[in-house]
Amino acid sequence: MTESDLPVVQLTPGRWGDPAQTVEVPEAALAALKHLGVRRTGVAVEAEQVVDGEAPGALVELLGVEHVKVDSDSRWAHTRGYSTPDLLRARAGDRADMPEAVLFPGSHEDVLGVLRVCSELGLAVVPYAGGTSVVGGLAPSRSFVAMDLRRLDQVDELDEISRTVRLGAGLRGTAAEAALKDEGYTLGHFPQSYEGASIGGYAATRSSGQSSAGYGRFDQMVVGVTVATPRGTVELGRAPMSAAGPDLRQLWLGSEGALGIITSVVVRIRPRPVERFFEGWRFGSFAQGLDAIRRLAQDGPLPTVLRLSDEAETAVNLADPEVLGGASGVQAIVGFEGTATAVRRAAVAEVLVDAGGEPLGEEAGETWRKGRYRAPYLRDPLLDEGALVETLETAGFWSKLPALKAAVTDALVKSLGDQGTPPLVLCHVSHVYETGASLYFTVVCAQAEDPIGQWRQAKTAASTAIAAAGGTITHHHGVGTDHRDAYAAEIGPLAIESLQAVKRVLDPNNVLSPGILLPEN
Ligand SMILES: Cc1cc2nc3c(=O)[nH]c(=O)nc-3n(C[C@H](O)[C@H](O)[C@H](O)COP(=O)(O)OP(=O)(O)OC[C@H]3O[C@@H](n4cnc5c(N)ncnc54)[C@H](O)[C@@H]3O)c2cc1C
Repeated sequence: MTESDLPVVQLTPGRWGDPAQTVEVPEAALAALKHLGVRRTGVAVEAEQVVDGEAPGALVELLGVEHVKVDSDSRWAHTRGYSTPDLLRARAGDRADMPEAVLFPGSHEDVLGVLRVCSELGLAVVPYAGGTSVVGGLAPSRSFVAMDLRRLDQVDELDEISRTVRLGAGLRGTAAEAALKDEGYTLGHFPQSYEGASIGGYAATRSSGQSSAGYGRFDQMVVGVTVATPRGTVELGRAPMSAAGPDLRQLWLGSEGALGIITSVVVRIRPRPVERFFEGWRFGSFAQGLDAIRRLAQDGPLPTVLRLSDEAETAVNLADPEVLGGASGVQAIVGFEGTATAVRRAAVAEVLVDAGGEPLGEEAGETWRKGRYRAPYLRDPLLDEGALVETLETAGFWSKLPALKAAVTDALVKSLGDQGTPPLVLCHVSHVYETGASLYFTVVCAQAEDPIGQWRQAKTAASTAIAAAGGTITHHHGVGTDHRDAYAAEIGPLAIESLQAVKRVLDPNNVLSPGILLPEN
């Protein structure tokens, strides 16, 4: 089974993934959690009842009554995203951040019409693609309507000579892969949220998938964008590269709804791989492994998937330490897709052996491949058990990476330790570049009485450490509301003012996702 065979999953509020695919916490993990002081804290609360919302008549007239939902179930299903605080709020029955209505436009012209009406009425509007935001990207600063883009699901303008295709913003990643498979192509974008996320969300957040070493980040795949704004349409990308001024496509990639609604993108595609091969490698330490993957990133050759777990993550991931041949150390996963993978594989192996790596064989690689979308399913049962589980990520230059990792880990350990809930902090690298890489942290500890406040404190400490150690506040999750202030501090007041000025031109009545990405001015 490959990604193009995975079904489109209907996410439900407050729990990740396909409701039919539950996961139980392994006994060994439950025992380990007890050492962290994790205890069941109570039962989920039923959400308070709410009355139906209201939608302005002009929107109903524009889209038709069947495409404007005001019932509480539809509104609840479009409330916030899937960060751990989002899940905890949903479990606590917190109905704040619900949209007043959910709109389902069916075309670019519909989106333009909605934005025109919303702008006239001063009504805030937030685009909703797959709804998998983990940074508060769907909870603006004031009452709003959600614009669910699922009807914008076209796959057209396939150009087999240039290897590009136009994809609608509301097309789920899974549906895009299934459609491309029929034509013999793949996008190659597989984030861990692949079962839920959509094309527009990938573009609007600069998403990065697990095969980024081979296929690149999503923003590197986009060659054209079509954007609807309250002032009209912007269409960019008449050539793959251009020297005609700054590349304005980049203004909307990562803009998270604040500067317009991306209604479709033209993306680069590649032929479906005829071969796929995944294998594990062992290194004596994270430092040694980091050196090895840096050599691949800088001097090549690059595999399609390249990830390196630190000591803590390796120990947690490997239920059977014999996978490492009984030795200590860390595990790396290396994957190859395409044609003639054996040649690349041999060349990569040569570099890894030279850097001190030991091959662990295909089983380790296949175990990772088969479980790659299962890990997020563990978060809900862990929360049920009274554990606090959350992730955060950053990126930095190679020379700064070890200090960045240490600073973030120390900040999390100190903050959560001071709160009486010492954590386990796991880390891996899964996106590499010639000049640096991302660091992805998973944090597990006991839930305190106020787990949302507990995490906020720890996250603030981690964000402060990231800034001080020269990292970026996010490599691929985006800014949303959670990272808005850190982002403003990272790029500085003049850069923020410039973006706010652009927003004023495109969105004079400030209806596009207010408070998301940019501070309000
Ligand atoms: C379990 C889990 C695993 C994850 N793993 C990864 C991962 O591996 N890699 C990764 O990059 N991310 C990951 N994420 C984060 C998230 O999936 C990504 O940010 C994803 O790109 C969001 O896509 P979406 O379609 O769900 O967008 P949404 O959550 O619907 O929207 C995200 C933001 O973009 C805005 N937006 C949506 N569509 C548009 C549009 N058409 N035009 C303008 N703005 C728009 C929204 O208003 C919101 O602010 C993960 C999330 C979860 C819950």
